[in-house]
Amino acid sequence: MITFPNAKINLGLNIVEKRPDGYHNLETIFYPVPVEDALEVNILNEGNEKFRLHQAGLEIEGEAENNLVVKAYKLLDAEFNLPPVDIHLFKHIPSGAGLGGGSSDAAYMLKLLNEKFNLELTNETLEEYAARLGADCAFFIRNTPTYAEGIGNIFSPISLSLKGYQIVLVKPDIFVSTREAFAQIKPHRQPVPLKEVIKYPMKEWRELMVNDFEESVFPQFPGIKEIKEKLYRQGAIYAAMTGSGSSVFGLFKPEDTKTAEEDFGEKAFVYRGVLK
Ligand SMILES: C[C@](O)(CO)[C@H](O)COP(=O)(O)OP(=O)(O)OC[C@H]1O[C@@H](n2ccc(N)nc2=O)[C@H](O)[C@@H]1O
Ligand SMILES: Nc1ncnc2c1ncn2[C@@H]1O[C@H](COP(=O)(O)OP(=O)(O)OP(=O)(O)O)[C@@H](O)[C@H]1O
Repeated sequence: MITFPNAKINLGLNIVEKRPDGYHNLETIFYPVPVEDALEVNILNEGNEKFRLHQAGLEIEGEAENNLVVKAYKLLDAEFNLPPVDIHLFKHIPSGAGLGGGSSDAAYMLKLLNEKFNLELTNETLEEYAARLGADCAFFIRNTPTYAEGIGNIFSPISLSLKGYQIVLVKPDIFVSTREAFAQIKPHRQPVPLKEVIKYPMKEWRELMVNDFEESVFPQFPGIKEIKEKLYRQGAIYAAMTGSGSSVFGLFKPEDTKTAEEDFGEKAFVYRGVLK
């Protein structure tokens, strides 16, 4: 069975307070983006291992045991004693990019195992498992535009469709540590809450919709800020960093034909697509 875990962007990201457990409460809107990994799982009929992981495409740091798809398998295996599996993961979504690629792989692994082995878990239960694997993992279970609070795991649906808008996504060759980015933030509430901002026309978002990480990440990595400025010069209606970086996205009108012109350098990962 094969599935295609997609990436996300954050439309606005406000870090509102630090919690006693060291994590931060935030407010954000997750929107799915059609940049995809491929994840295939078959029953493993040879050897004694419970799983084998074969990776291709972009490299992922760390041991196979720490791969989030393996953690997702182990979580369900502990409960349901699953058959041994042969896992193939093709990485296309850059890691450490604010695109949630690892979280998406984990959530799609849970969904795939649920279907393949007829576990009959509801979306609510799958979201509970996903939340144990990463802060924003649970979003990818339903994978629809979502307003998120808490540590990024308390959801309410929003009626927002950007269907047909073009997206240019640029990930420079810069690594931003999520943990360090959070450590540099002074939590506060924005004057206009994100839930209100989203109701304004997209051209107003430039003034009102904020990713709080930009304030600390841009001075440290001016190259990331330059990408945002380039996207605006190119005609983006709205551009911002996603997550804690280092990717930046620009949203362009469906009819705009000039989005392919700017050069973001040889080492950058650039994706141009259309939102669903
Ligand atoms: C910034 C976002 O990308 C927004 O979508 C996510 O909240 C980050 O989610 P993530 O990469 O899955 O983060 P995790 O791997 O769970 O956490 C990495 C580190 O970020 C910090 N962290 C994360 C999420 C959160 N709400 N508060 C935090 O303070 C913690 O120090 C944690 O150890
Ligand atoms: N399947 C996986 N794909 C990518 N990274 C993985 C995976 N499994 C474990 N990881 C680890 O998780 C880390 C973060 O990966 P991920 O792609 O979720 O980061 P991100 O783009 O910063 O996402 P976020 O928006 O959640 O901050 C990587 O540095 C990697 O070591």
